[in-house]
Amino acid sequence: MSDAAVIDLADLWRRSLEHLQHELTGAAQRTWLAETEPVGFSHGTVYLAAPHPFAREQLDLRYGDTLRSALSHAAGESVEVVITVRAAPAPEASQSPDASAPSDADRSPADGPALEPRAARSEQGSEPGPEAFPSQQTAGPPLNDKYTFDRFVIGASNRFAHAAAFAVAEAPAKAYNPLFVYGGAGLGKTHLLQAVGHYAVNLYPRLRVRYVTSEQFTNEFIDAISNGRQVPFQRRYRDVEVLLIDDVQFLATRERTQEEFFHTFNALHNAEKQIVISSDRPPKQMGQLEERLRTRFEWGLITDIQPPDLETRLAILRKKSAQEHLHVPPEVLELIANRISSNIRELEGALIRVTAFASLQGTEPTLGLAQTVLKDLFPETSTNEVSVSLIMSETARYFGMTVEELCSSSRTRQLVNARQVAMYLARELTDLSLPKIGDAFGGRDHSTVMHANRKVAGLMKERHALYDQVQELTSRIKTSAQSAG
Ligand SMILES: Nc1ncnc2c1ncn2[C@@H]1O[C@H](COP(=O)(O)OP(=O)(O)OP(=O)(O)O)[C@@H](O)[C@H]1O
Repeated sequence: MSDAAVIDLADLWRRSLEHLQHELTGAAQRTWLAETEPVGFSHGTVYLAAPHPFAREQLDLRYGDTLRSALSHAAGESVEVVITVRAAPAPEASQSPDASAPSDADRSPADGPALEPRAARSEQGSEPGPEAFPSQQTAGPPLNDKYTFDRFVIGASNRFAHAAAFAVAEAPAKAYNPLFVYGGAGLGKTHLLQAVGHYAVNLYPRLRVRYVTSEQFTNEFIDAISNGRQVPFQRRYRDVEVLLIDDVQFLATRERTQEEFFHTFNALHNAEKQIVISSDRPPKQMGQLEERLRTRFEWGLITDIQPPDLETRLAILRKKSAQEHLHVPPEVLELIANRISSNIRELEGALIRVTAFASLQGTEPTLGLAQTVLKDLFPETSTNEVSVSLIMSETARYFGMTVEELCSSSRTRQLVNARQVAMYLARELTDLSLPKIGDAFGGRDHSTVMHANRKVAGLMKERHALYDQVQELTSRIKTSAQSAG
């Protein structure tokens, strides 16, 4: 079942529920499933929205495997499941304390049902899925053709952000409004924002979508003031159904532009238009942002993108090589993925540099050549200073046990879990081979390490709690390595 293929989500969910009747007690179904609904399907993953965070946690922890197998059964093939939380209804406009919000008369004249899907997706037959083609109908700076959902590799680090963006693109202003995505440089925020634009505009051909960076918004606003053309400026931003505003952190230091954006936000939100925002930090950490804007940013859903894990970095490199028709041996991709961990732009840059260098030399991109190129580009980073013994001691401390217990042959559940996490981190954070890692963990076989690695990588996609633990531990380990070095 590819994304572009026909999928009737409601029917898939109905059949899964039928299957679950035999698997779960009536009470479990009523408590956890009655108000849970399917909100999207992409890249072999079904997205469900639970009514509140507690339901999501319970579904995730207690019924994750059962749900996945019921949905896979209904789909006729293996699918992944991601559970999100349905957005709380936005506050009533009348609750807004701000009297200066624009009146109806100022609002965009956008009327009529822009949200008429191109066609019911279940009737699309062999038509390509909306993300298969880039959009042409957007206002403002054109969207980058390459920033579509089908080019976005999903991993544990961006799964929730992707799920939320996808839900918004499928039903603008119905899922989360605003959607606020934050994360470090080069982690895919712009890509996700623009993917929302492409997807939505292809699904709803009459939809007006505008993508803008907050810097462009500021510049246009300054121009509008100096030319006395505020009205056309306001119309431009309020006459849209989806506003995608990138790098909003730049607004924090601009008082007047903030004020203008505040009114734009209100006009759009009151008129039930979708706003998607990206930033390098969460609203709470935007020190100079006015409180009333910060509150509004927190109305909908806030989700982060973290640096990708090794598996995702490799998947991104593989996808990129295939798209660009680059022939790069797997060991070179591994080297790049191992060396560059915190910025996907740099990851892609390294791939391009290695292949470009090889082509200039008239040779193949071999491991030796890649090592030379990468050494110049990215001098050794602190990740190489992380030792397996440091990983073991930090992990043991984190889980409240000793290193001896961690390496022992005991198979209590708690020990096995901690051991598998430590093995996963050893694979992620060091250059050691599987057998060497196995040796360090009390002489275990390389296949045990491989199994642990796969298991933790797999579970991290489903269990946010485990993902958070691994993130937290990684940062503790890196901090200790730095202070030791
Ligand atoms: N999950 C992903 N799958 C495939 N490519 C990705 C992914 N995430 C990011 N990229 C690619 O990495 C590059 C950088 O991404 P992008 O510009 O969206 O990052 P950003 O978070 O907006 O960065 P900045 O904060 O610096 O603006 C782009 O070429 C993008 O296509």
